[in-house]
Amino acid sequence: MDNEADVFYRELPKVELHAHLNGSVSVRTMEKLISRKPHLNVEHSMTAIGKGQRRTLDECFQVFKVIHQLVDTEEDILMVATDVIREFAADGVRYLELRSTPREGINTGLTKKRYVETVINAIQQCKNEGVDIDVRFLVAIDRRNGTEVAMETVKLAEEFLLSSDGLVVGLDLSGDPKVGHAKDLLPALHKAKNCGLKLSLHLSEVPAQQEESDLLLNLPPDRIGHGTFLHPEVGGSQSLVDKVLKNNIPLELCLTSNIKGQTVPCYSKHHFKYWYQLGHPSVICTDDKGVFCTDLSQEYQLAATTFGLSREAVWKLSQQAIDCIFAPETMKKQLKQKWTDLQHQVFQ
Ligand SMILES: CNc1ncnc2c1ncn2[C@@H]1O[C@H](COP(=O)(O)O)[C@@H](O)[C@H]1O
Ligand SMILES: [Zn+2]
Repeated sequence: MDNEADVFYRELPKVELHAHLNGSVSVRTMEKLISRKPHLNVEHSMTAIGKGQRRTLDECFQVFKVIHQLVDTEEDILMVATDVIREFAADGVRYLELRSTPREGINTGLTKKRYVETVINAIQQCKNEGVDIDVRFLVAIDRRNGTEVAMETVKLAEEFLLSSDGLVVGLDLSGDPKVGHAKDLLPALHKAKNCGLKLSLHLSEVPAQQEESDLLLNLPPDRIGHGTFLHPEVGGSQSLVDKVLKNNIPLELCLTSNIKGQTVPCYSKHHFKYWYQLGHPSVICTDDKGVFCTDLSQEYQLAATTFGLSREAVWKLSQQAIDCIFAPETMKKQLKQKWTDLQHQVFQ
């Protein structure tokens, strides 16, 4: 990791709502994966973007290709998922929504169904071990795979929505934003919504996607990933902003991811400022803590130092994230109680 956050931010109870499983693999886990597959000749520099480094978003997507080669068996997925969950818990995350794109393997016998089952097993294993975190899962659609795969993925997610004891709660739309068009995915997304899956959609992560964002906002989604170019100051439009406000759709904001992926020029220009000033629900998230060498404590600290937030304001930010989770009301209540119980300890 680039730096370590101060004690206050580490002890702050946190909610993480935007974390891609294979983007969240730590250096420690990466070492284990590399030693399992030495023939791939992967070096650490190929799987993470270190301090002060930047890459184009295209280069970031090359990184995921390398990681996917390293994580291609049931055993790998189980290890990666349990490690990632334990790491978030150790960083003070008390509720986590993980997302991942089910993949199948021609040589490994892995199926998409088994992929999802394995992530669910990892969640249950951590629960049984007493790891202090509640975890839910969002099944992800990679937009580059088109209409049919999207529909298949929704069917798979729906199956697990009904059979996973509440662990699968929703659907994510992600992948290289410059590839494919959301209009091809609308039937699948409508179906998902109708069967009760919550929707978190990557939207306006790159410039000049107003038309696509408008289509997606009409669904409307339950949360938005990034939304970097929605507002008029960066080439979006007031009507897009109004749709977000009218439907009160929370934004998942990932500062370091946007800086290192070069869609935002520097921390102080991050759109967190725009939405926070409007008082709109904005949740600080990591996106890919492994690839971008960060953790959620650090992201909270960066937001606080960049935008001059007091400790009380930071506390409120993490507490208000509870209202944006996809798990039902009972979980929100439990988490709110947990926050209240911890408040004294964190501020002492
Ligand atoms: C940097 N901004 C981003 N924008 C869009 N999609 C992203 C992303 N970061 C990650 N992903 C999506 O998550 C996958 C890796 O995790 P999983 O294999 O699904 O667990 C990537 O292949 C991409 O589809
Ligand atoms: Zn993302």
